[in-house]
Amino acid sequence: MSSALSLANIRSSLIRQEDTIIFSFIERAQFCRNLPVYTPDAIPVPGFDRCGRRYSLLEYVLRQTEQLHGSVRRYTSPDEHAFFPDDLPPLVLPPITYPSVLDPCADAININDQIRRVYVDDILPGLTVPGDDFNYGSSATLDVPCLQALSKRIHYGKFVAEAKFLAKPEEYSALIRAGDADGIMELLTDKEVERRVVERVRRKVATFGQDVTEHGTAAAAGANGDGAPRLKVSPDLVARVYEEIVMPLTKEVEVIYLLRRLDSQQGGTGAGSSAGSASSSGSGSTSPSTSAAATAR
Ligand SMILES: O=C(O)C(=O)C[C@]1(C(=O)O)C=C[C@@H](O)C=C1
Repeated sequence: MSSALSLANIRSSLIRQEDTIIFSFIERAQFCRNLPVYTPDAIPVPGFDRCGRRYSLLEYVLRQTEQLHGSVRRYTSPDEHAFFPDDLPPLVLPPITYPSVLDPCADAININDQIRRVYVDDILPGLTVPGDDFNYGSSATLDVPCLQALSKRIHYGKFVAEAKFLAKPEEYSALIRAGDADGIMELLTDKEVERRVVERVRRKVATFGQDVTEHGTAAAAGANGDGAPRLKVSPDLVARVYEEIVMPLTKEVEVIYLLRRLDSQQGGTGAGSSAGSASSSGSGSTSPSTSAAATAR
């Protein structure tokens, strides 16, 4: 078995990705909510009224970013998923062939539309101060790394799922053949690991979010300025984002993948050919290029 599929290696990549997510949240939190950035047509953007559909500034910046990153192979890596997978540019670098570690069903799983929706509707309102400071370009460009980091973390569920399948092939295969999504969800869930993730994330935000000065850390101002450090983002908020959004969506990717895991064997004995809200990612079913799992390969 490839070390890219060791659950310990995959979990250490998930732990490192927490830092990326938290720092990208801290950066975005400098600016107000800036609702026009997310409202189609509120800010006119070039070339974005194709097919009668109107686009927001965020969609414009995201798509333009993917045009550049896609040209240097970002989305040929199996741990990266484009938000506009049908619109990717030609490569300017020769393609890389990664050793195959995922089942081919992985290629068609991409829940980025859902990730973008929950980011805008459920994460941003807690992360940012309400209102408008007119820093629209800064907000949108800082949303991009937040979305990319969330997308990578959540789609890592494919690697987790493959590792779990290989550890218990008979148990998973029986549930897959029965089309038992709830049973698969129960088998892959580890409540103790989830509790540790939430607590670690809370501590990381409380540490990384401090204002460090040459004398120590800046204390919170105001009536209850009781010496507690001033924080750039609320640890409880990010802990809740992990508990209620990041881990449930990671598990959703795991279930979608597992339901399809047997489709390629003997003409499709699995039950998942039409499961989930997936569309083509074009990412390839190979091992990740930039993760701890990949470096340990
Ligand atoms: O580490 C695992 O076993 C995973 O499946 C990943 C993860 C997570 O998203 O962090 C998801 C489900 C488990 O219940 C625990 C953690």
